[in-house]
Amino acid sequence: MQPPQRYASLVDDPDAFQAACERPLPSVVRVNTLKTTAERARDALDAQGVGYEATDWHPGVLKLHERGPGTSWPYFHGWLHGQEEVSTLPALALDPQPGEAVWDACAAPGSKATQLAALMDDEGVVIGNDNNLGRLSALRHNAERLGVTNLAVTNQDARNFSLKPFGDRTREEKRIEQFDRALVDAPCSCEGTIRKNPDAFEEWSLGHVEGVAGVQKGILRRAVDATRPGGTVVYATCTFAPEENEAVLDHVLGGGDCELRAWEPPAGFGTDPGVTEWQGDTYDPSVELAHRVYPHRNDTGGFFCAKLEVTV
Ligand SMILES: C[S@@+](CC[C@H](N)C(=O)[O-])C[C@H]1O[C@@H](n2cnc3c(N)ncnc32)[C@H](O)[C@@H]1O
Repeated sequence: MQPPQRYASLVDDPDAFQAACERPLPSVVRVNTLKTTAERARDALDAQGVGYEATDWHPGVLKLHERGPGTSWPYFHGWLHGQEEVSTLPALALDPQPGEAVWDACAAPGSKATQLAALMDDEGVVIGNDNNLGRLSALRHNAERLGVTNLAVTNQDARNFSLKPFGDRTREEKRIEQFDRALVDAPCSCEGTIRKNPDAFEEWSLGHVEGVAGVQKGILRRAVDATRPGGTVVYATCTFAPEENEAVLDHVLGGGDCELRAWEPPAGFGTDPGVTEWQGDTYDPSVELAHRVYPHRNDTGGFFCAKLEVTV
């Protein structure tokens, strides 16, 4: 069975789920706190006559009345970044601190990497990696416009990511042997992007879901291995398929060196728990701590987000 019907048994209201999947996605911007405050950004939009409303769960995430912020000066000067509402969740879950070493395993075009840098007050280092060189130029461009200076860019397959470029033994203070935190915003079948990409379901195949799940498992495994004990790893996708979400967590939990941790999005943003059974497979019960976001719940795209702690 194809999406969205494939997921009817997982959602509370299949009709509302399907109807939301068919509606266009609102245009949303994140305020870049490296350059301004939410209040000043809102004043600038008011002065420009750009209509918006603040989301009721985050003062720095604004829904625009018209499509696209790209021609307004607050956008041009890096006060705002066009970023889907749900896509702001993983960085909040990761909660990076100024001064830390943070790996963004699949970083291009940089919405979350630049949000991580802002949460770190541009202190410490964000290593933004992607295996797609073309997409890395968009990451660099976004980082420059948004005033991010603590970003190092790498172009590796995250499954075999090497810390060698950061292992200079002559500069002890600069050496990174393990990360404090890692974000895996994984490549996926993108089912949750249906509201902005109407072809998402037409291009769907179970073979693709299963193929990309293998890549996701490899990247998440590397993120756990590359993060220090006590460090945090966040796993996110923009898809509904349990094969790419809970099954990937279940696979990595099998290594015995990480555990799911509870994390709640800000009040006002509704989610559903991870599922522990799907089409005859059962998953580790702790995957219920993950968050599923269905489009009808908050009028957003679809999403999945889970927080892990590395224990060994
Ligand atoms: C969901 S997108 C990332 C979006 C990005 N985090 C952001 O917020 O702008 C997934 C990314 O994974 C990259 N990717 C796919 N396979 C990869 C691999 N094996 N290693 C590293 N990156 C990979 C893709 O090129 C793509 O840019």
